[in-house]
Amino acid sequence: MSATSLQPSPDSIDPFEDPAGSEVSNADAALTLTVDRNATLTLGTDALIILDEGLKYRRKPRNFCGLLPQLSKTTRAVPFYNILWAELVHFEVTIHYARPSGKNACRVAYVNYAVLDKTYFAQAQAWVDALLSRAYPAGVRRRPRMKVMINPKGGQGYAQKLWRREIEKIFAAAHCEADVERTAYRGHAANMAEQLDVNAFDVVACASGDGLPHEVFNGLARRRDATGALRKIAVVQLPCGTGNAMSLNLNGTDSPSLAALAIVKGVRTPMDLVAITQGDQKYYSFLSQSVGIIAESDLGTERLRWMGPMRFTWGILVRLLGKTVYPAELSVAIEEDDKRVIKERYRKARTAHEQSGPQHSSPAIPRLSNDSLPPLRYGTISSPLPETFTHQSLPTLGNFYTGNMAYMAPSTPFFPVALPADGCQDMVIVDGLLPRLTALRMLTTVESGANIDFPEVSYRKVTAYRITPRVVEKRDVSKGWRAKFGRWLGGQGGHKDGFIAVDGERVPFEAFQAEVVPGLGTVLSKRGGVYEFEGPPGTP
Ligand SMILES: Nc1ncnc2c1ncn2[C@@H]1O[C@H](COP(=O)(O)OP(=O)(O)OP(=O)(O)O)[C@@H](O)[C@H]1O
Repeated sequence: MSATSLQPSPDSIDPFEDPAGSEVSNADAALTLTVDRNATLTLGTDALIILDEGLKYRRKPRNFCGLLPQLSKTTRAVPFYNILWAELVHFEVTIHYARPSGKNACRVAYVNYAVLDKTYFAQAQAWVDALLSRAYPAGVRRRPRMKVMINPKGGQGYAQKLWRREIEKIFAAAHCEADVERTAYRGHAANMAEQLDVNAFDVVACASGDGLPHEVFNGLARRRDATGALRKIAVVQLPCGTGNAMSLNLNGTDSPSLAALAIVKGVRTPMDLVAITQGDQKYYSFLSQSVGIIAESDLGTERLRWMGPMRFTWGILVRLLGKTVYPAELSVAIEEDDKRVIKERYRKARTAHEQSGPQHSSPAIPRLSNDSLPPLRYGTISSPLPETFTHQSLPTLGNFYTGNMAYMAPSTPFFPVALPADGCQDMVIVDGLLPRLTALRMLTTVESGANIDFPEVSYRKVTAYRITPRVVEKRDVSKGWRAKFGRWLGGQGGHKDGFIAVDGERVPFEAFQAEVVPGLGTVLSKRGGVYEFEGPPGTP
């Protein structure tokens, strides 16, 4: 059984619904704790069941303007996934849990009962322990020690507020230790990660967009004990930025509170990182690299920030309609380029993961080793081109996009068969001279993951590549009404150089080499081993 089937998602199950389907798994009395107010607390199959006559007279959590106390049923179910902590102190059982609040959030609530029978302490303690082990099943570490890094400039500048309002209380209720620090400048998170006392923490949580996790991976990679640190410290995202792909992929949400709950219940998961060498620089990417339309639509549309997230889609549309091309030379180590085989392998990997269940992951944190980073198999951008690479000239390249995760943005699983640690990146190449209508149709299939099936989309699993973008000679693009109109539309306008994006950040427009380093990074995820996107149509 999969982790998710054991742990219903908080937004799909309302703890205050009648617990249909959450019956007591057997009649074992040890599963039920009798408490005061004539109530019982029972460990069901996948939820804690509270039977309490008094609930009838409590207000329902969401009543009309809080004016009409509604009668509710006498039974409630709280999924184990939502249980944050339980304890027995002075014959009082207190259970904190995450209660859905609105459509896309949760907040901390609790119940509290006295154990009346004073000879019953040992049994009550055993019951609380049993509840905690259901709330934190195999593979989930209790009370992780977290270094929280908040980017006050991330997204629309609300990260600090979101931390206070939506996240902090969930971590506190789950008894997590959190050492909080705000980033003061670009690169600060990398410096903090580089100097982190890795023995004192299990997790670095970034209250930010995807920029801070990128920095943290790289800060850890700069250490002498880089490999050990990257394996010991799980890097996670509390989605507070503009781009929150990491959280969408690992936790299936970009809601800060739901992500906080997912992190509390997260399974340690190894994840491939991609070593990038460019000029004399070497750094790591965890999410994506793009040359061409995606990079330009993301980084070259700053003037359109007023549009919000729409500016990206608009940027793509303008370029698609303009049939913009980004010529490049590509050399690549291809692992598989038959889409049918790729999809079949993905399906098998998911099935194997579902069958192995959450037990395959261990909450045990490896002992810190002093190993530095493994050497690169294919050298750097300065090394001779490996003979095993396949060479391709791409004079009319429209989109070059490689990804290590499925979602690149909400509802945009650009790489529908990506896996966290399959030792490969997914590479998409699309020609820039596609008929406009075909290009638009293709764009509309991304949401379902069916873009992989488009004959015009080249989709491969690759282990390394080198790409050399060519600078296209342009007319003087800074003057004239055409240029002005183009800029106003968010088109190429005044950019003389092209764009390359690594994890959404701009890097110099020059050749780079990328190589997958299998399982080098560690993250926490909801399922451990697969991303939250279910796969392209036809994946069971
Ligand atoms: N105090 C700070 N001042 C300015 N920049 C910072 C600060 N702290 C972090 N940064 C930088 O902000 C960048 C973007 O951060 P993040 O990904 O959290 O936000 P975002 O809103 O999703 O990103 P973007 O601005 O790229 O859309 C990161 O590269 C990071 O280095």
